[in-house]
Amino acid sequence: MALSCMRCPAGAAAVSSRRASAPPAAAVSFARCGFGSSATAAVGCWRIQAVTPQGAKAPMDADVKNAVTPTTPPKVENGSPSGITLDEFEDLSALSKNDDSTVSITVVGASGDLAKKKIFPALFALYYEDCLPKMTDAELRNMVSKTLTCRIDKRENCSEKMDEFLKRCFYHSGQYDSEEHFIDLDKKLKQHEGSRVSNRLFYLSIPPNIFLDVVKCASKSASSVNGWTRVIVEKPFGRDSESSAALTRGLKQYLVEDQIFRIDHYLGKELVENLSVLRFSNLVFEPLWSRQYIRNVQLIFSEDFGTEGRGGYFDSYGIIRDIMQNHLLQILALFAMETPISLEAEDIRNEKVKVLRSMKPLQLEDVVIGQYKNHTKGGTTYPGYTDDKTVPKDSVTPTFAAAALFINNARWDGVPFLMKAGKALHTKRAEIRVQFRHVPGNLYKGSFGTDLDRATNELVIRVQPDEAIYLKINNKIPGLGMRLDRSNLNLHYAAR
Ligand SMILES: NC(=O)C1=CN([C@@H]2O[C@H](COP(=O)(O)OP(=O)(O)OC[C@H]3O[C@@H](n4cnc5c(N)ncnc54)[C@H](OP(=O)(O)O)[C@@H]3O)[C@@H](O)[C@H]2O)C=CC1
Ligand SMILES: O=C1O[C@H](COP(=O)(O)O)[C@@H](O)[C@H](O)[C@H]1O
Repeated sequence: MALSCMRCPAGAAAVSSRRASAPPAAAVSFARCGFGSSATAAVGCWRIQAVTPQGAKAPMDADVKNAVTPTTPPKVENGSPSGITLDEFEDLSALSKNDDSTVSITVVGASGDLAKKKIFPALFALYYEDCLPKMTDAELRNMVSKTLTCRIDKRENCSEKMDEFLKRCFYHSGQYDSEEHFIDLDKKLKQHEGSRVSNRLFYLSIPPNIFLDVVKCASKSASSVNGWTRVIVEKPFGRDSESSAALTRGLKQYLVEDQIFRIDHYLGKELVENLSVLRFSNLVFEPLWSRQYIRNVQLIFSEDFGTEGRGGYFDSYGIIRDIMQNHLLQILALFAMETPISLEAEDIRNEKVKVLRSMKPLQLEDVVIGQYKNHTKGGTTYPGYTDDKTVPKDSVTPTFAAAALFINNARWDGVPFLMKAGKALHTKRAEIRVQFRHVPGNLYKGSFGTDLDRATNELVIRVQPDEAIYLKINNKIPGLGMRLDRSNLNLHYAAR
């Protein structure tokens, strides 16, 4: 078993203009022989959803023997094997039983924000649960160790596990567009794989404009010869419809759909997963879920930090492409869709597509955009967007956007879906706020007059931080007299 990392040479982390001509490779690759524990344990640690492979064979898979190819995306949920389909379960079982095969995970973009915040911690969670195999070698430890936390609550021996995990990491230097460097990676992986079946996963934790360079090199020079080769692609998938189609065409020069796993990590968030459960397994919500009772729906994303050196990626995309078009739109589609005929990925996807197709094209007058400036608070000065060294001084890329979207169908006609997303705002949070219509002829109107907040019931689904679902209701203050107050029916996850 092996775990390896590639990263670009010191000093390669520079501005985007330099990279455009000679993109450096920074990758981390993880190799292993079979899942060390049972498939059930294996599914107990990942939270990857909305990973959608479809289609037929293509070059990277052409000579695959003994390949294990799933028919549906490998959706793996935390602590619950029930979140995966039978096919997926069998796929994982096959892997876990096959001690003669290896899986190498190459994280391309190892020094990046996503790699540090999500991928290494997630891989460590996987490793902690014995879902990653044993292997040796380590050069990546210092950097990776800073990204790891014992986020699997109340478990023992976390630091020991962390040390073991780090020992299974190593770096490999190279350029993103150099087949030669991927040949070197291939050699390194082969050393770890030995004579076993090799399965290889490339996690593209890099800006989309360099996906194709990497996929080309990986496909030609580092794909598995006797197992499967798969690629995880992060959002955004291009800048617009045309570039998205071009990206897909480009990827398909080297991969078949079955090998491409597109990911939106918001679909793995606990409360986003819970949206459908809330709606479709409780009688009390679904009857209210329409224009008849809902006045507006707000989808809010805010971060209390700016780009912090991520300008290389962010400045080419902006907040609309970074957050709204994917994370918030996915939530909107799940929120607004009709009941799917089953919980199969395809059936849910079909309902989401109907919502998107019913949407009114966005009008310019329904959009506000902005960019954060520097400011001082409590004696500390915070930089503006263009103060970030990785951002061009004259950038007009939006870091904040708000938009009113409308779905022209029978359920939602006239209900504004208000999306708001921004970086470097006063708070870090992601929420869905459902504001209901006023009670017609409210007998208690005298108690709250024109106070809209009190006249409106609101259901809040707080995705993060501090997950909660609460419903704001008017309530009689206990005791003599008839005075009302505003209370929350609160499902606070931390208190469960
Ligand atoms: N950050 C996050 O929390 C999330 C990010 N994503 C997605 O992941 C992808 C990467 O995002 P993130 O990690 O934040 O981005 P970063 O800006 O941190 O970039 C990741 C790595 O890519 C390389 N890189 C960055 N800019 C360029 C460039 N212009 N040309 C060539 N290489 C470059 C760098 O590697 P090196 O210097 O080693 O070459 C960098 O470390 C994006 O598609 C993003 O949408 C998805 C979900 C969450
Ligand atoms: O996709 C992205 O998401 C992160 C926010 O993710 P979260 O899980 O921490 O809420 C965001 O910072 C980044 O810009 C974006 O690319």
